[in-house]
Amino acid sequence: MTVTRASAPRAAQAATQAITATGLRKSYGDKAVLDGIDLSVPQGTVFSLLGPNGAGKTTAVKILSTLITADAGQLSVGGHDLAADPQAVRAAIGVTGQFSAVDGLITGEENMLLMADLHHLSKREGRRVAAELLERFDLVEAAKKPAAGYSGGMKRRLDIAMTLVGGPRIIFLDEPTTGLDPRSRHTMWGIIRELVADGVTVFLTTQYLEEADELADRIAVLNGGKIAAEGTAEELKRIVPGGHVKLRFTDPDAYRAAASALREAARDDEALALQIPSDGSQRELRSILDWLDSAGIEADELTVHTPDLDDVFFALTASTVPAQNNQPKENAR
Ligand SMILES: Nc1ncnc2c1ncn2[C@@H]1O[C@H](COP(=O)(O)OP(=O)(O)OP(=O)(O)O)[C@@H](O)[C@H]1O
Repeated sequence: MTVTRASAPRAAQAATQAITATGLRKSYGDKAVLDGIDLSVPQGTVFSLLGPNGAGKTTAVKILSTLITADAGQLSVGGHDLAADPQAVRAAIGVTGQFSAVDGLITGEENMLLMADLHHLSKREGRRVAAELLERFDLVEAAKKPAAGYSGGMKRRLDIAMTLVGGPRIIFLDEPTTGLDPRSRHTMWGIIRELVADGVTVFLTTQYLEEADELADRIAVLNGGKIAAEGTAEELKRIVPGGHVKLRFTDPDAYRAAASALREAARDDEALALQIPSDGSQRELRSILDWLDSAGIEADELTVHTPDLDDVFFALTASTVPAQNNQPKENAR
């Protein structure tokens, strides 16, 4: 199921692609981890690859960042063909993997200077870039302490700062906030937004739907080796049915009157609640409220359920996700 962006502005459609993959395949033994996937990521945008554990997200990142080779596919990163010129791709990208590149035995500053050396920066330039990034990532105070003592959030910030030493225009972030507390996660989101504001392209894998919803311009859901759906968060939410308005009553007479008049509503006689299929739009809400007013019926509570990315994710990856997570979200308005 692919959602196309019918209403995308012409300029966005014509945007230069930072990453493209056509027919990307990778198998381990007889398991097709990536079974012919197509991706394209416009420059200066955030693309999020979502998928359950083992879906192949890290495999995709490893291939696109030249760490492992694909079995088949036309791949281009930063305008360079991956098979023909992996060196040029490596020079254009930064990668922060699930397992930190930070050396805990040396200080944060020393980690940064090591990266500067790897990028062949002069001592002076290396110190300048390290100082600037340590400042930007709020690590100045900790800079002279061994990184082993850093919190998870600090280590992750240092990791990204190290990735940025070479000034990459495309960065791959493989589950950058896994295991971080909510505050550190929000800090990381701010960092990613700043990168994108500077024109950097971010290829992000995550298991947090909220993260993709917050950050990504486009999202692809990887499942069973294929892209199960692709689009903006809003487009993806539209592909799952289930939007509805719920009316709750405390007065049984009001409930019965509403239930007999609203024939399309699903009844919950025990809870005195009615569920009316709705896209949650202002127009539909107004018509429900107008109808209640004109019938002289007062509901005690009105809630709107709009499908969220969780619903999309669970609908698309249903067989691989525990059922207890598959709870609809209700947004009171
Ligand atoms: N080197 C390897 N040899 C054999 N199988 C592998 C290898 N690397 C990955 N796999 C398998 O490929 C599949 C995809 O793994 P991958 O790490 O890409 O998934 P993922 O979506 O990143 O998962 P997670 O969210 O758990 O990190 C898994 O079934 C994994 O066991």
